[in-house]
Amino acid sequence: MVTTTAIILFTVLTTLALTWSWKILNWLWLKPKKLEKLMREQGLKGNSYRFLVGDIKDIVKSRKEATSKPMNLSDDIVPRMCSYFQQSAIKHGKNYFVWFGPTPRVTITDPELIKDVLNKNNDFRKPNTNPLVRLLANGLVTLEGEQWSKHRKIINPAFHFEKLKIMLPNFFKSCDDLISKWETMLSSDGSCEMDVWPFLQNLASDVISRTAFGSSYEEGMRIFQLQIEQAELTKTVMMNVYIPGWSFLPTPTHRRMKEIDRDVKASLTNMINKREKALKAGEATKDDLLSILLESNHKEMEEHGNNKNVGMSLEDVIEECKLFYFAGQETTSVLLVWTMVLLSRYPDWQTRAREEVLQVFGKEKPDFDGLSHLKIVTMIFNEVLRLYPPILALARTVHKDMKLGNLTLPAGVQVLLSIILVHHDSKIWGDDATMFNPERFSEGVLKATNGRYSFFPFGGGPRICIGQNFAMMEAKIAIAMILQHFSFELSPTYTHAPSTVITLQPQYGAHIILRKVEI
Ligand code: HEM
Repeated sequence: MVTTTAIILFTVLTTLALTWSWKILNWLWLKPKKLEKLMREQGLKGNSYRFLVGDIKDIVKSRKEATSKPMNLSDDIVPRMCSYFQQSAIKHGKNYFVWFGPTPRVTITDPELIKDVLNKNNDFRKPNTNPLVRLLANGLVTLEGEQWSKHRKIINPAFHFEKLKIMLPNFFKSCDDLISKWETMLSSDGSCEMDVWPFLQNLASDVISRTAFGSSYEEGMRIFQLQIEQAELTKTVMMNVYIPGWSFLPTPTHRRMKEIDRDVKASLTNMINKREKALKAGEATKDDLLSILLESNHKEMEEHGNNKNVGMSLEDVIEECKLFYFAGQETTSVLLVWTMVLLSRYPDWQTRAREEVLQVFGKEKPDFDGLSHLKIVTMIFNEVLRLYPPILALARTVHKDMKLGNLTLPAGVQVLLSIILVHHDSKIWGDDATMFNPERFSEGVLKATNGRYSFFPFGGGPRICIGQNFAMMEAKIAIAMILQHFSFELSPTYTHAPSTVITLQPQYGAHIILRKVEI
């Protein structure tokens, strides 16, 4: 009897060990080699697969070298931000792949193919991210299939124009606070030198806190600070090959990331509980994002018995709140900071923008209708988003063999849609592709791109950024109010060093001299 049990146990354990060994061998060697062969048959070129790490070590080294020192004051930032990809294109030609560990990524820079990938969101899906990366941003941005459609449908109304209009007073309040803070910092000659970057980060945090969650920056501060630390840790994790199960190892980084996540969730739960109480007492708005999410949660609770799966669970609501705290802050602040840097360097454009703002609003607060008359400001923002896209690239996984242009991509490869490479491509934008020239957008995006899909700072297709109009409205109000009150130029201490944490940020801040303008 004992012998039979031992034999069964031995057989089960051996089968398990063999199955796992096979899976690991397949994942780390057989599959990458098979994909490599299939890609080479397509005429795609790249380095030979190197066990486990692929090209990651070289990518990290090249990125470290490029960002170890500041660059000259130019907008030709591709050599700094994408040095490895630029070298790969020189070495292998236009159609190349790069190994992110055992997964090959094919870089796509043809606008028509990019459009195709983004429109076929069910075929080209978001890559399975490391669970540690999801601690920073999960929810809508990572969901797929029906879950994604359901969440997108529930959240969409929070960003409709009528809702944005209702949010306007909150945008003003946040921008007004910023202007007042800067005014108190002016010296007797009406000028002040400062790093505007942390102020713009705080502004974007304050705006999303007030508009989406009904609280102010001060209240949401703990969440933002934790999320900023989480973003730094996430960057380290993203630069390593992801090994399934690795996240369970109790390394100091992993432990801290999980601790931050628990803290953020506790703060959000507290905020949700407060809102629930206020809603019950009839004291809270029903128009902001948090209320829309909670209403959906109430529906889910009511319908749960009927198994309708109509709304979001409380877990879902918490994940979405976490995402919006991150997405609402990290991106718009980046757009604003590069706009201030570029307008400092190009005073003629600063003057033109100010003249337009004064012509549309005078000394008054910007109003909703006037925002759509800011033509010069819109041209400037488009040019800033072209040269300094807050998100440099988008990745998608190929789930089944897919045709893409002349290529047949085998299941298991990923495609990398490089926003920055397309935005800086001189074949698309002309010889002045790396120069700041908002004039190119004077007749709109369609004319500037000749109808091609070569300008996509907000992504595209069904998964286009849900906060696009929110971000543009916030940026327009902020820059209009800044221009009404101050003129600005770069400080001699400004150091030009674009770098990525998750988004494209100024590594050493943005030191600027502000001067009060009398209008
Ligand atoms: C200048 C500002 C912004 C830029 C450049 C930007 C850029 C992007 C891009 C490129 C994507 C597509 C990602 C992909 O396809 O993989 C995206 C998605 C998203 N963005 Fe933004 N974003 C900005 C502001 C915002 C704001 C203010 C919010 C929220 C308040 C927001 C929330 C989101 C969400 C939730 C998604 C995921 C949408 C989905 O998958 O259905 N973004 N954003």
